[in-house]
Amino acid sequence: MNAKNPSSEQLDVKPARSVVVEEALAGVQAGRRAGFGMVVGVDRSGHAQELKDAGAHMVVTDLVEVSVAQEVAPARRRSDELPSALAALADIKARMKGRSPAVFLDYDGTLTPIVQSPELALLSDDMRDAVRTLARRCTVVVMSGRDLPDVQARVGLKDIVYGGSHGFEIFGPQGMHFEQEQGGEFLPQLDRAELALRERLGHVPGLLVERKKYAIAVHFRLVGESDLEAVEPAVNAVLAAHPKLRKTHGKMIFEVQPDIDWDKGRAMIWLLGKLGLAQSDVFVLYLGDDITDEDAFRSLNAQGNGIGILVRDEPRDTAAQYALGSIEEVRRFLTELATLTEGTRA
Ligand SMILES: O=P(O)(O)OC[C@H]1O[C@H](O[C@H]2O[C@H](CO)[C@@H](O)[C@H](O)[C@H]2O)[C@H](O)[C@@H](O)[C@@H]1O
Repeated sequence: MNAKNPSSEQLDVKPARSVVVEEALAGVQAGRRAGFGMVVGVDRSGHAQELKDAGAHMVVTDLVEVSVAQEVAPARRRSDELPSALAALADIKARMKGRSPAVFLDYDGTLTPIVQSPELALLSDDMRDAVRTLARRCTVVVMSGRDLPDVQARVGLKDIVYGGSHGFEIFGPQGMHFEQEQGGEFLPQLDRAELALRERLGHVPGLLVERKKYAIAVHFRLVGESDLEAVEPAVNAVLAAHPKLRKTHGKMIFEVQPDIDWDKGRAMIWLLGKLGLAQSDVFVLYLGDDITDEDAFRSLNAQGNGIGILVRDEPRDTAAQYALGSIEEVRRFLTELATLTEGTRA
């Protein structure tokens, strides 16, 4: 569809669910202004960077590089513009039709409210019941940035799968236990980086260094304003001395992780394969609130096998397709989903 002559209205298709393919910078800009779900720039004269700068979501040199997986999902949208997953239950049910669900849940900010420090984030009995009921109907995975034993103890349900350290370690029923194959190489570096972080930042009032097996979270939620600006440079200095590690961001935390191509999205895809759920008759729903959950939302959009549902707070860009406004809405959604999915277990 050409952005300068958009015909999505004539076709009765919303721009947000349409793709624009454009060679010209002006066309790319027009496509973004018109709110198209994806703008593909075609670089036939070595101007890929300009196309990206003009707002192209992706740039190809030939259209043979583009294929449509199943349906076109919006690339990135503002979180406050997303439809409510509760209000859109009928729509979601229609999209799931004939497919069995597999449900991935983030922990902090999704199953429990964000609170002042990690140990205070406790799962309510009501939420545990909702997850337990859903897990009787379909595969449920709790995929967390927390350490695996920590998230397992907090959720406390036997018949579900758990991912810890952002999917570097996975544990499930019937003895399933996976550790990302390269992860072990990074443990000595993580140990040294943890020590260095504690040395540099241990004295900062309110700062907490939380070690997970395959990641270190540096929490600054309770750090006073006068100490705040020293935190990131200290983390950067530790990273400079440990080049195999990288820094990511979460809610009032910096995370130090192995610098490899592994994240919650990759872990989700691996797990779907391992569980025999990487099939066209499975529909994946991933609920999460944080930046690290965006990797999973993007994977689902790319593969066309499910939807991301953002538990939203501050407005931001997201690859999720629906949103929920609170932890209580998450509980209600999971309860409704359990009812919808009765008898559909994959
Ligand atoms: O992937 P998740 O399960 O969402 O874990 C992400 C991080 O969550 C925790 O930190 C966050 O929640 C805390 C409790 O509400 C809050 O105090 C903190 O500011 C948040 O960043 C957890 O402690 C981290 O290890 C996880 O990586």
